[in-house]
Amino acid sequence: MAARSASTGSDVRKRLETLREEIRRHDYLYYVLDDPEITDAEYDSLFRELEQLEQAHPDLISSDSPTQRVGAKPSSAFAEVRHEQPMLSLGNAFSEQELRDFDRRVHERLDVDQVHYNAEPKLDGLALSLLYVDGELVRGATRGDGASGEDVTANVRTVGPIPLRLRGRDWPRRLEVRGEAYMTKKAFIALNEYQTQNGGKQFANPRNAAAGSLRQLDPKITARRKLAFFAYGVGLTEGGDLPVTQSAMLARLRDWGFPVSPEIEVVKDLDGCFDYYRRIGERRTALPYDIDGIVFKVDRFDYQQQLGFVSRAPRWAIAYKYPPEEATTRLLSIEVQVGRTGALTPVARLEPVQVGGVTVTNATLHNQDEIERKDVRKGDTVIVRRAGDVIPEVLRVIREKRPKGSRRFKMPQTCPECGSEVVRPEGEAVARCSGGLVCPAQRIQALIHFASRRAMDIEGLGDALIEQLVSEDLLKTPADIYRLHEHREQLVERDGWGEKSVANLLSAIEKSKATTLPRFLFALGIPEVGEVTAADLASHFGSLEKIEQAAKDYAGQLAELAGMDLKQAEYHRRLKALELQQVANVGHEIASKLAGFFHESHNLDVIRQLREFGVHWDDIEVADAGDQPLAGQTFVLTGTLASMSRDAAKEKLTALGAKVTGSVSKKTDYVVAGADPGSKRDKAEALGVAVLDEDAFLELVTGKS
Ligand SMILES: NC(=O)c1ccc[n+]([C@@H]2O[C@H](COP(=O)([O-])OP(=O)(O)OC[C@H]3O[C@@H](n4cnc5c(N)ncnc54)[C@H](O)[C@@H]3O)[C@@H](O)[C@H]2O)c1
Ligand SMILES: [Zn+2]
Repeated sequence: MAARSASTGSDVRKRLETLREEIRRHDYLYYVLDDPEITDAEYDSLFRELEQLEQAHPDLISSDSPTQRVGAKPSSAFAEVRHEQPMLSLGNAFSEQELRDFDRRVHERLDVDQVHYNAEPKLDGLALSLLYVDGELVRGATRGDGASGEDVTANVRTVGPIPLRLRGRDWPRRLEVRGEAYMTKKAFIALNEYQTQNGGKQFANPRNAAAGSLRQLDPKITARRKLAFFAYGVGLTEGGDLPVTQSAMLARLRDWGFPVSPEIEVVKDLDGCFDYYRRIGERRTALPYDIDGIVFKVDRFDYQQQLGFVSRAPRWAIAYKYPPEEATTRLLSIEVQVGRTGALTPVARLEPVQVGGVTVTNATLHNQDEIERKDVRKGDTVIVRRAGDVIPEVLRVIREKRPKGSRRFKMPQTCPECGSEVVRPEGEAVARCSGGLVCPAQRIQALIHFASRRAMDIEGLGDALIEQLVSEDLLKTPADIYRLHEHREQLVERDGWGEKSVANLLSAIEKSKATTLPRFLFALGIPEVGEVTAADLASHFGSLEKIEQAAKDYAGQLAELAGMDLKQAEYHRRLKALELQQVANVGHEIASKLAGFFHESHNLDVIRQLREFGVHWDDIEVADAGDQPLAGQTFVLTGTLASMSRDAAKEKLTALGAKVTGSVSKKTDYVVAGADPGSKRDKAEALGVAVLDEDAFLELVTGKS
């Protein structure tokens, strides 16, 4: 028995030492470097374990234990400021019971029946002490280890919401205001974006960003960082008549020109505390700044005085924490999901972890760019965030814990669902499966769209029926619709069906075979190709073959341009000159979607089958090439025309059937040279291509001679 307790004793001692070591290390990372390695919740649970162990073994408490002090020693990069009144931390409550216990202790110690609390959101920033002498800001300091902090006066002066001079008159001669400097969620995102673009380090969260910004050696940097501030109390005061409650003090601070949280309320009892906690909790994700809990403070200052404080926190206040929105876990693998519209989304499979009150096993990684920016890899230890009802996401990687030999993630080149090519148009974040007509992930969406009224208009083939027929394996691609008659018997036997309804459906399907080119094109569900674009394409090209050809050409021409090492502007000019972009309202975005769709042979197979099953339409008469005076002629425009812009000239030429391209070759028929024509004209002459001056050009397009 004696032996056993001795060994337990040494175990406890060991655990205490490990915990203290660990916590000191995390304090240093958090308070000094502003670069934490673990989430606050994990830190809190280490801290809690230490507190509980010390409570059970009070004889083992040492004065240098993290439980006996606040924060960390100030950094030597700044002058030291001794706080005339210590800046304390706050006790925590993590459960209803702990808040009840707090309230009970307060009542017992004060021996009164009613205690009002001032309820304040606990902003996640860093505490500042601001000293005003004769109404003038003379010093700003961080909390540091509570006894002394860092002199950050020059930086504090750049923080817009902090008054340099107090308003009114009735302030004490010396006044120390305390409050929280913080960064809004918006400013935080903007800062990290700025850091990415300028190769700076990413901040883990708004708190670390705010702390890192205030603890800058160059105040100009602080000034750029858009810090905000809420005052929440006073420290030292000399002279003046001061309010006797926390709530009245805050009102006074507001009169003197300090921003004070608009959410603050006085609650009458414990129930009021719970109610306030719940109400703010519901709005937590919508607030413009991060909060990690509610601070309840005994409102009357005389009560506060009676209650006093323990080693690191006052007895008259408590921080009632919300469930953490972040947690650390391991990323088991990265899978790629294909959405109903063909968008590929990388998803992280995680070791199950509790976040925001639920178990999380998956988190979105958004897209390739995001994965690259965060450099997320299989096997990484990651921090996951889940705020409110938002989909959990991987926030960042803990690099220190990366296993050896890990590899960067690459998006697959073919769709994991159907094997079609994956395309990611230039300038877009989303990679897509191009197998719109065959991809199982896109199947239901594609079929619903295909059969819809404005597309193939198949009466009776609605959303619900399509979903059922897909689940019964009767439909995979739109072509299967025209094979449904082969399954007539199976259809008749379906619940609630009969000869009549099947006959109706099959006849609607039969009827849909006679369609129009614009409808058919629209029905294919090519991304970005709506009814209007489909109609424009149809009237420009006249037939599906020509559209298909132009789309395929576009992909080839694109590759060619990409290989030419052109200047941005020239590249875009040439891009615009490509045939497909001559169609009204078709720009690069739509053109590249068309190219992707028609490049995918799976899609072409389905179109071929549809036609074999009898889907048909009449080609459209395009103003016959022969009727157009400049049909088949290729023009290049160069130099400046006095009478019209280059775009207008191009429009005139295309209206007459000409093709306008960007570069001169042997195939060019005419070069139109305005003022300062440059090398194109020389090249035309070298190749023996006819050169028209502006007059000759005008004659040609206006038909006057
Ligand atoms: N992730 C890590 O590695 C790591 C390391 C150290 C500390 N931490 C985090 O920091 C916390 C401990 O830091 P702490 O000692 O600053 O305690 P705290 O942040 O839990 O509470 C005290 C602080 O709350 C702030 N506060 C916000 N609103 C307030 C209000 N209305 N009234 C009074 N104070 C208000 C003040 O800055 C005050 O100093 C831990 O709970 C942990 O979450 C994390
Ligand atoms: Zn696919």
